[in-house]
Amino acid sequence: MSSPPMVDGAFARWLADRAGQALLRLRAELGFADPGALKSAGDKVSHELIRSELARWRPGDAVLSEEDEGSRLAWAAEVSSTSLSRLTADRVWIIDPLDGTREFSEEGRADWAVHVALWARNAPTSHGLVAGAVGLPAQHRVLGTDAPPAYPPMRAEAATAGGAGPIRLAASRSRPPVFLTDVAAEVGAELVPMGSAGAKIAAVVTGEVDAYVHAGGQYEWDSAAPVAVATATGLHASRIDGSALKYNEADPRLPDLLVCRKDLASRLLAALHRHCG
Ligand SMILES: Nc1ncnc2c1ncn2[C@@H]1O[C@H](COP(=O)(O)O)[C@@H](OP(=O)(O)O)[C@H]1O
Ligand SMILES: [Mg+2]
Repeated sequence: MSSPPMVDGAFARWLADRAGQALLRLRAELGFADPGALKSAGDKVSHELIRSELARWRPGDAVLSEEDEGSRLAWAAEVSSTSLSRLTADRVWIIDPLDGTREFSEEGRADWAVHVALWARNAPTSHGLVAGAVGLPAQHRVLGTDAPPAYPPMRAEAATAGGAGPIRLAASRSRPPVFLTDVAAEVGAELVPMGSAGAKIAAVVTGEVDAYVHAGGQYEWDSAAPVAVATATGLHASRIDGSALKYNEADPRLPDLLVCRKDLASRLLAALHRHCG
């Protein structure tokens, strides 16, 4: 096998693509009769593939993966300092081997993703992410910071009808924030239920929707790679109170976020402030 790309962004794309191909093969092999077994196998196959490629090709870097044992612990408080390697490392890969696990196990759905992001201590950005790729295997595409997609065009109906039409607001199909219908009503938005944080942020990146709002719980790996791509594209990404998203924190919980076109950010943040502030 030839070596993967040396440059981190292209390497992240390569890795997300390989894991995505393995997940597509697994779906074809196992079928959908036992969704629980398919979910567990998907998490495991992708995690092990990514872990072993990182160990082989980036052995000096630390890794934070959703599927690592103890990944959800607030490390500084709950475990001994021997487990803190990522907190002193200069480079940390933040991985969600299979985001939208539920949708992965449902036949016909394409809203699931593989997330590969790289956080660096000396990054010039507030979120610290210097490379990332979001594999969307069932959509036959990988979005990456190595070749960030162009800023999303205004939707066709806005250009032809002379008006913007309702804002299309993506939200979790299984756990949408409780306040979201109020926020949507205030800004005249239409809710678009979808699985996977990666698939929803990818939909903002490509202009299929205008924004994604989440609250109520999530972890760094759910958003790191897609946020790296969204910000490389020039989109707005922040917590729902407008503050910066931070990665490789001692506590990996990152419960809420807003990703949207820049022109919508202040309007959406104001509405979010009124309904959940
Ligand atoms: N309230 C919550 N608490 C913890 N994680 C949540 C959450 N709501 C959503 N998530 C996680 O965010 C990802 C996207 O969720 P959704 O598809 O509902 O939008 C999923 O990741 P995984 O599929 O990797 O577990 C899901 O587990
Ligand atoms: Mg996830």
